[in-house]
Amino acid sequence: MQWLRFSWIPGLLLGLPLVQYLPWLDLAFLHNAQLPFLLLVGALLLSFFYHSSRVGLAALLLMAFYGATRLDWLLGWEQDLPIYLGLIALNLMLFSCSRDRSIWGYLGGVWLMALLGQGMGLFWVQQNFGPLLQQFSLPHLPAWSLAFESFTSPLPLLACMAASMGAFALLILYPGPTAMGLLSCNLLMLYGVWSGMPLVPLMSVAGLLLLTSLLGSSYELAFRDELTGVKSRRAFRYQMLTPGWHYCIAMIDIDHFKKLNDRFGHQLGDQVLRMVATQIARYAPGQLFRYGGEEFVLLIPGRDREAAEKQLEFMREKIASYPMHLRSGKRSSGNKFWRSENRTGQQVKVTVSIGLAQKSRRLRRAEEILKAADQALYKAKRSGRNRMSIHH
Ligand SMILES: Nc1nc2c(ncn2[C@@H]2O[C@H](COP(=O)(O)OP(=O)(O)OP(=O)(O)O)[C@@H](O)[C@H]2O)c(=O)[nH]1
Repeated sequence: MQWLRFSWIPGLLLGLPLVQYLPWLDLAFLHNAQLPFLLLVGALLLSFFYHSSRVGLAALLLMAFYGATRLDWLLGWEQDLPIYLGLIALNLMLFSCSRDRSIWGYLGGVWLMALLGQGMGLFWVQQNFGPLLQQFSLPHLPAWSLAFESFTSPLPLLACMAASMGAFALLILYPGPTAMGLLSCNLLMLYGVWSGMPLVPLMSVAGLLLLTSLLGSSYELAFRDELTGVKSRRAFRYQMLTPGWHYCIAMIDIDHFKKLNDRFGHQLGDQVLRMVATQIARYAPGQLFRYGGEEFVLLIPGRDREAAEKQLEFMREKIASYPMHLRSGKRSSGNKFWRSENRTGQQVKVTVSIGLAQKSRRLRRAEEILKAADQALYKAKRSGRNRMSIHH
């Protein structure tokens, strides 16, 4: 369910129809014909800095199409708009399939050629046969296709729906702000085909969505730990400026992690870090941050230290009993090295030590409480590990 974290991006899309009912907000600016260019060029330029080929290609495609309509290169594009939007949606979905990289790489070149080929193909069809919708009109279709008469007009709608479903599946497989941004654009195309939304606001909103997905990427880069997906130390630093009135801080450290790394390799070490982060997020209270290395920190709101203690104990036991098994004794690359379900291989025992401190009259400042939690953690380590120690 990691993808839910990025639901604020399509939230923007859903929010727009509501915003238009606010009497003091005039959305007429979305109809300014220059706005899509500004937003899409902005998204394209930023995508270079972020090495986000997916956003770059999407911005380029939308800009090329919008530019072609402004220059009247596409005859009768108003009638053909649903077909173009269906095609754009399918391309956006295909962009989601690839990983982000520089647009100037080999794959970026292939995509650019494919887009150019599509554009030239469409131009050629238009010049030789007229607007696309005419190709679907009955006199041009063979007699047998009359049976499918009713299917010709919903074709763009079906293309957009298929593209949206594909983009959703890809978002679940590879969750991230870019995948969510592309899915939102697909949904926007679907809405455009379904409602007949004019092109200018449609392209403006698409540009906004692409820019928002890049903003989401920059938030992830700044405040998330890439390996475990939990909030980073920087996020913790900012959170500590306004920690709340009553809270506890728990420091959690994996025991003998160096030995684990040395014995089984860093790849297994990374998998252990991910497993521990997942278990803490699932069973422990409060907000979780990766403090650094094999150390995590929890900011637990409220006065009830005993309840926090119970939950932390439960989490510690869950980690200690987590079934991590090696598949074979040999080192190998990739995730095949171990599986938690395969109980035939050697078991890797992972335990954590915890230090807990609460805000009190003597411990008022966030740094003091953090230091106290760290001292408690040190005590837990010294007294044998795989246990919790509380600062009194
Ligand atoms: N695989 C992996 N290892 C890391 C990462 N960050 C830090 N480490 C390793 O974590 C280890 C930390 O070792 P120590 O600080 O000695 O702690 P420890 O072995 O857990 O010992 P105790 O805390 O006393 O139980 C070092 O070997 C680091 O290389 C990471 O992101 N991935």
